[in-house]
Amino acid sequence: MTDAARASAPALALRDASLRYGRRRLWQGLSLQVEPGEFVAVLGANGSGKTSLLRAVLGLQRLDTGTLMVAGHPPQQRRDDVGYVPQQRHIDPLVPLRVRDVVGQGLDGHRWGTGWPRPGRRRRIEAVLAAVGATRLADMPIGLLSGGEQQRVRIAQALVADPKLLLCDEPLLSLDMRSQRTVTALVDSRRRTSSTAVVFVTHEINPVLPYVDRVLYLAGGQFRVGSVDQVLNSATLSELYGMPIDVLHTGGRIVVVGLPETASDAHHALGVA
Ligand SMILES: Nc1ncnc2c1ncn2[C@@H]1O[C@H](COP(=O)(O)OP(=O)(O)OP(=O)(O)O)[C@@H](O)[C@H]1O
Repeated sequence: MTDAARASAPALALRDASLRYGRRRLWQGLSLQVEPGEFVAVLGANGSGKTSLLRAVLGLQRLDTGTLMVAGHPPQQRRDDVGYVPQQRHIDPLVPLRVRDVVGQGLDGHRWGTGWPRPGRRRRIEAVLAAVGATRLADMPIGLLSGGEQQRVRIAQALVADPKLLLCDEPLLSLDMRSQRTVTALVDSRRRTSSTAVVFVTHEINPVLPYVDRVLYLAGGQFRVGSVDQVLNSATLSELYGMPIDVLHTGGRIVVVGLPETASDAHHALGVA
């Protein structure tokens, strides 16, 4: 691919991709192109392979078949092109890292600090902390922050290297509604101002409903991609799970009734080994 072609390449391109662990197939035939600035929500039962998809995009998990390119490159080559907000983990209050140090790790996680002279590094960290509204937290120990504040810091860490693609793995878990709104608005604002593409794994579509361009739904080794209305409807989900699922629209929210708890329930429903 030429440099010009790479410059106009999609933020993420998966073609005919499949992933399996041993005999267990998570998904197959997955083709998905995510354009700069696009917001794609990834939904599906526990164990359907959402986090594994993010791991593949990060270059940490090899595909079984198919191809995967990030901004025109194989994922292992240009890790700065991808920002990653991992699933929430409890941070011990005694962890001796300040917020600004945690954010700085987003600049040197892959290169151990090379290429970032001190003043430029400091400026970048200050700018991204301001962008996520966390300037006043900069010198606090990370472990003393609330869950919502820690999540802002994780987003700042993911954005500090100015990635072309932002991967978020259930960043709203255990946040109250106000923090959920803050986090989703932050992510949305970034993709609007910087054309950062967003792949956002979530169990709950409603908090991201105002922002989502397309949905990728994984279930029972299969998938559907399309607009919210094309994917989150009774006919599509019933077909995907092989059992009756009701999708109700009420008060501007979407309620899905009858979902199996886990991907293996969905496998049984579909008769998949
Ligand atoms: N390295 C691995 N080796 C074998 N099996 C794995 C590995 N990583 C994940 N799995 C299994 O693959 C399945 C999919 O895991 P994954 O974490 O991608 O699902 P998920 O959709 O993100 O689930 P959740 O919604 O619970 O976070 C799970 O059953 C998990 O146990």
